[in-house]
Amino acid sequence: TSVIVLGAGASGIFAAKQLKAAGIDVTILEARPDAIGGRMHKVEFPPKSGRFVELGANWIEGLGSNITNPVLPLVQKWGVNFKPTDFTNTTYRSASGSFDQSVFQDRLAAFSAITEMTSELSDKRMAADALDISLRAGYRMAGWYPKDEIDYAIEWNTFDYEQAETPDDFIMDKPAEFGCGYGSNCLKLNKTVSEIRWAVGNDGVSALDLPVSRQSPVKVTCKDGSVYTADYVISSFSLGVLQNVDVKFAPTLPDWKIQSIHSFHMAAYTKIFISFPSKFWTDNTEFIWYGATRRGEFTNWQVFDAAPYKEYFKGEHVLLCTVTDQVAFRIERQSDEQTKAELVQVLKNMYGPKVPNASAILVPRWNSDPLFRGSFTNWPIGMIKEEFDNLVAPINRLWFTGEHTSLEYFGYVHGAILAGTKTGDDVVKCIKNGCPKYPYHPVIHNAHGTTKFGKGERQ
Ligand SMILES: Cc1cc2nc3c(=O)[nH]c(=O)nc-3n(C[C@H](O)[C@H](O)[C@H](O)COP(=O)(O)OP(=O)(O)OC[C@H]3O[C@@H](n4cnc5c(N)ncnc54)[C@H](O)[C@@H]3O)c2cc1C
Repeated sequence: TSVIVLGAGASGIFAAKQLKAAGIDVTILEARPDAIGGRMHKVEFPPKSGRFVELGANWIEGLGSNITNPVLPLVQKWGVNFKPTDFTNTTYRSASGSFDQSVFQDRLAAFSAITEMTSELSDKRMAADALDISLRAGYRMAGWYPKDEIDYAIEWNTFDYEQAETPDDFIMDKPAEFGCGYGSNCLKLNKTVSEIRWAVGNDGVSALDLPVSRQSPVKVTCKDGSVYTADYVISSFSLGVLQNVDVKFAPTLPDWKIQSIHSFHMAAYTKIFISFPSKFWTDNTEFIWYGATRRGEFTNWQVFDAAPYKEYFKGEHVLLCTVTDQVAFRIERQSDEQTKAELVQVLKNMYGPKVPNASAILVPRWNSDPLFRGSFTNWPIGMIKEEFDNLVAPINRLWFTGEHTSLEYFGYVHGAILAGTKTGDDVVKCIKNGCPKYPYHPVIHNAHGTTKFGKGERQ
């Protein structure tokens, strides 16, 4: 029995690892010509400096909690150098330059108390199995009414900076968080999949209703014309890729699957790296928070020649500015020169007119890249478990994995690793002992019976 795994990101690699360990013939098809790792991707910056920055994932989350993040043993095994981030080591600067840091610290403490209250409220609501509400509603119920740039900077840096969406669009009752040489010949790089024929009967007709045993193998076609067949296929493509038309599924996926794919959010999170010929900023904190006049426009700056990256970036003057959501989309659409000019202007607002011109800028475009179409998944407000079941459920010989298929840790590398491991294990069971049952729901019924309004019935 053979299995094709589509994509060599964290989830695809871990699914393949389980299959290979069980003695199953597995092939991974990956579009990139020279790299595995998907949304974990390093690039040299500044150019020709011998230093590397991570365009995608760079944090191992929740190391202080009592659950082990599966990334940690890997990092330890391979001796990867990593440093803790101190998110409180920050300076606040307003659009007109410096700011009284004690006022900033007081406001930050007030917001910490609000998030504490919101979290208690969320615990109570989850215990009562209450229908979720937006985090914005939760903040207001806890007494948070942001009134000026400093409040918005605190809110953005505490929330949007992690989740890439605003509290208005985000659920208050988020599922669990962590406390807060793959060998070779079965990995095929430079293989951009264009079509997946996943249900074909022996006579060539659609076999949606046939038992798996009476179907032909799955057929995967790549852009270079090569064709691969196997008994099973596991898609590890991102939710963003599934939401677009870069890959064709033949026959078309069933309506319940399509609906679930389009019902979840693919967030936009963009890390802009910018380097300067000299250091002009006077703050020595790890972060600088900017009191932007337009919410989220250049609110968070991470300083690479401050601790803990100081040694690695010695002699370089690099800042990392993160943007999310609509600002990230806007930045992707415009030229890097325009973005550079906008960032330099904000730095001049903070540090005066002597800010030099930037020597280099690096703007990743995760949202328009056809291999990703976004950064990571979030659950929209009002989402229900049945829709998630439909997102994950395999159909005949076609299986789905990826960070978006992790119920507890979607959006993260550890979510991708745990999801890939589970999918790999389940396909092994399917081949060796009979397929595990995955629930799915052809129609998700309205539980409250209130949405079918006729004319004049709204009152
Ligand atoms: C900017 C950014 C910051 C992040 N920060 C963090 C963080 O700090 N910590 C954390 O835990 N997580 C973070 N994440 C999320 C994390 O990177 C992802 O959740 C995780 O890497 C997803 O892994 P995956 O295997 O599900 O998908 P992917 O990594 O997307 O893997 C899918 C693979 O499929 C390939 N592919 C796509 N289309 C095709 C095709 N047509 N043919 C062949 N191959 C194809 C892709 O090239 C890719 O290799 C971040 C993500 C981004 C973008």
